[in-house]
Amino acid sequence: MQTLTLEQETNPWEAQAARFDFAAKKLNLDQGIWKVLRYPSRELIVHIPVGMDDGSIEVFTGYRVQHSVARGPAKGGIRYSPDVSLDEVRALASWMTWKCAVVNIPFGGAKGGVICDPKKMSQGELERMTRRYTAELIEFIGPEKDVPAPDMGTDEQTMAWIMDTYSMHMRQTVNAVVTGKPVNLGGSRGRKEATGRGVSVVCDEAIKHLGMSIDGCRVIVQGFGNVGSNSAKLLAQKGYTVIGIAEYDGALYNPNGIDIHALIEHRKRAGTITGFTEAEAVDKHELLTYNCEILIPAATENVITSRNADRIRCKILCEGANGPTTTIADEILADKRVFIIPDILANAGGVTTSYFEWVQDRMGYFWTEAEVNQRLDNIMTESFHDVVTYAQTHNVNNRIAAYMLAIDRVAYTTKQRGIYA
Ligand SMILES: NC(=O)C1=CN([C@@H]2O[C@H](COP(=O)(O)OP(=O)(O)OC[C@H]3O[C@@H](n4cnc5c(N)ncnc54)[C@H](O)[C@@H]3O)[C@@H](O)[C@H]2O)C=CC1
Ligand SMILES: O=C(O)CCC(=O)C(=O)O
Repeated sequence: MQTLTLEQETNPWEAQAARFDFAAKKLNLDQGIWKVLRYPSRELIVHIPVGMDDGSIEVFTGYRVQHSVARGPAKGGIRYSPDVSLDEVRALASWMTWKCAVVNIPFGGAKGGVICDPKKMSQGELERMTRRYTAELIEFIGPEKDVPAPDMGTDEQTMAWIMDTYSMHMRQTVNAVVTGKPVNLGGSRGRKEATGRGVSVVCDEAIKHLGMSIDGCRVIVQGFGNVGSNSAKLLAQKGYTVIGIAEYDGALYNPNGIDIHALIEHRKRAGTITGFTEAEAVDKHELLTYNCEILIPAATENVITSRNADRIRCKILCEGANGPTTTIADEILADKRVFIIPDILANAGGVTTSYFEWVQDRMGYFWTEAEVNQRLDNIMTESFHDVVTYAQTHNVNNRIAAYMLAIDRVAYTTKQRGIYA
């Protein structure tokens, strides 16, 4: 077992790098390519002045990191959060490279972030900040360069502002510059639910693989935002029993199953999951340790660490969030024989449908929701089996298998393109 302080254990960049190094060593990766792929290729820091509603001026710090463009334009979301840091954005950008390679779509990896608290800002302040951040990124992004999308704290409205600002600078409408847009602005049908849909597909495949059944399969979800609420909704529709939901301000438990549709309606009205009377209010940290078949962390990084991993009691850990499990927790969960569906596979449904959105925007021809979903289901199912088969063939766990598969694909393309300018 590694000995790390909690701060070291929970640094997302270190966590990403440790898994990368382990997988690269297993692959016997060429030392030069190792160095090329270990670090992001470009990092931009911007300071964004914004006129606030009260007449004051605030300056926000923003990042955009492009880890790799070897397999295609850089791709990845933008996060608005008070705690976002450069190391976190670096890790998230690298994970995007590996994720796009796991599902074999022609993108590299990027991520952006702005240090702000979107819950405390007005729509006007958010719009002005987003437009100024976009203006600062103008040379960095574009349909053939780097294509942002939503992540924590951002949504389709944020993408609409980015698309509009970029288009103003280009003097023409360029809808393929971002994905996750509203459908009437060139968004793809199915994108909003896509990450949750992908989560539900890999859960289906995992329970088949492990000889389990949907009947009586209890699910706990942490985070009731885009990924968490759509995962819960789609799994409940498929017949899973969602017994617990944890949010930042409280958690709910009902052993007979929570009515997810009713909870979504309650949250729309109340702005929080708390106060929902059809489930018991429980401790948000403890809920993760309740007995269940599937645990889905779908909020943020580092929620399963050396502090709680030995108390986790699920059979399947399906990582809707990026980086929810630390490397030490991985070792503890391996001893407990928890079947992990790693983030770079489990939550790849979002970027896969983003790829479909980018393709549709560039064609100017839009598919039906059924077509989008069928293509997504096929890619997620195939990718699940690619990873599990790789793990069995190379005698590694699913996470390392996913990294190895991805690194191998990116390394191959990097070598093929050559590295000389
Ligand atoms: N939106 C997308 O398409 C994708 C998102 N992801 C990842 O999924 C995770 C969630 O992203 P979204 O759902 O888009 O964000 P979101 O902002 O829509 O929702 C996040 C939810 O988690 C809650 N939350 C935050 N910290 C929490 C904590 N410590 N405990 C419990 N709840 C907490 C928030 O209140 C919010 O409701 C992130 O790790 C993101 O990077 C991954 C792939 C695609
Ligand atoms: O849809 C996308 O392009 C990226 C989604 C994302 O940020 C992620 O998968 O973490």
